[in-house]
Amino acid sequence: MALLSLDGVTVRFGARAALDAVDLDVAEQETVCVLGPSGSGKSTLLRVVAGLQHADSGRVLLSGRDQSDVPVHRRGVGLMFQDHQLFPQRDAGGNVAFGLRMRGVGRVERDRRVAELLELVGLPGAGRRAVASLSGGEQQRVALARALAPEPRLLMLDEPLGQLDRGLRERLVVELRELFGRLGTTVLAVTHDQGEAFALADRVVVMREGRIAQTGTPLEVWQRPADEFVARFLGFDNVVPATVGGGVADTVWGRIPVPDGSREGKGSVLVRPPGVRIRETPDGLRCVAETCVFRGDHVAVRLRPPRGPLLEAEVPLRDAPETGAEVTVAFAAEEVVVLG
Ligand SMILES: Nc1ncnc2c1ncn2[C@@H]1O[C@H](COP(=O)(O)OP(=O)(O)OP(=O)(O)O)[C@@H](O)[C@H]1O
Repeated sequence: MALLSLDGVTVRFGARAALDAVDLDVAEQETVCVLGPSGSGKSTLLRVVAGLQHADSGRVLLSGRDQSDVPVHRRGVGLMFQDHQLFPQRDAGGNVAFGLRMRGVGRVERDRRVAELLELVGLPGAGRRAVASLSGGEQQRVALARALAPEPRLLMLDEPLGQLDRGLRERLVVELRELFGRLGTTVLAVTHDQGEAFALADRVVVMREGRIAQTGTPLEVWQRPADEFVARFLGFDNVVPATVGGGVADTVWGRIPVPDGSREGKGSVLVRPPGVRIRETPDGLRCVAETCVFRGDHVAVRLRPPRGPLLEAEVPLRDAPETGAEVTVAFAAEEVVVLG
């Protein structure tokens, strides 16, 4: 049985549905990341699960039990918000101890748990440190330890690393994943950062205007975005209208080979940048290399074709053209996705 189930949950603000008949299951020990643009309903989803927001229709179930009459503090869910809201007047240990104190855990046991949790989040011995003396990343860890302290059956994170700089975020996300795996925590996290979601999640849920646009493992969503919205949200810009049939897509960029078994008919296709190959072929698409940006292990090349939108190619360093050069492009079917 799923630990968390949303069954047709709708939340309206005036005429607008912030959540529109959302169905979602989160399994025991699974980490699910909800991803989507601003205003797509991510925070509302967390709030309705926590009991901070009333659902206009549908049900929220935890371990199969309808939560509609269960108040926030009895749901057994932990929440950690973006601005982590530590109590500034308490030291790090006092912050972590808060939930334990509320639950009447005795002092000795409390001190032991606080030390253990601070150790777990990589801040051993930091119990006496004033909140103001901690860096952003350290505060984030204290907030995490505080959320974990009451051993919630479901931990919910809202933009957990939102305010930290990129390097720190990338490090912490790996630590979090490792930590959740070790503890067997069930996690529902919300982020607008796809890199963070893909690094943290067993499964990602992409939201659009209160609905789930796609759900799948990070690899599934990355390899096969369900539609143009998801593809563009993931940062793929090589999307054009197409008519697909007989193993090719007819597009403004010419005929593009598609993988076997692709859906036929009118729609659109995505060509992932590594599938835009710069090579001399007689029937290739002639383009001008407008910009070339060095990206470490490859070069991102923006190409202007004779018609249609710009094309982005990802080419090995040795194949990078000169800016302004005329090149010929061929498409690799394995990097083409026919979108729904
Ligand atoms: N209390 C509220 N009153 C009225 N409208 C609200 C309220 N809370 C959220 N909304 C609206 O519901 C929609 C979804 O908001 P929500 O905060 O869930 O989006 P989000 O995906 O978390 O966005 P962000 O990434 O910007 O935090 C938005 O259109 C928002 O304006």
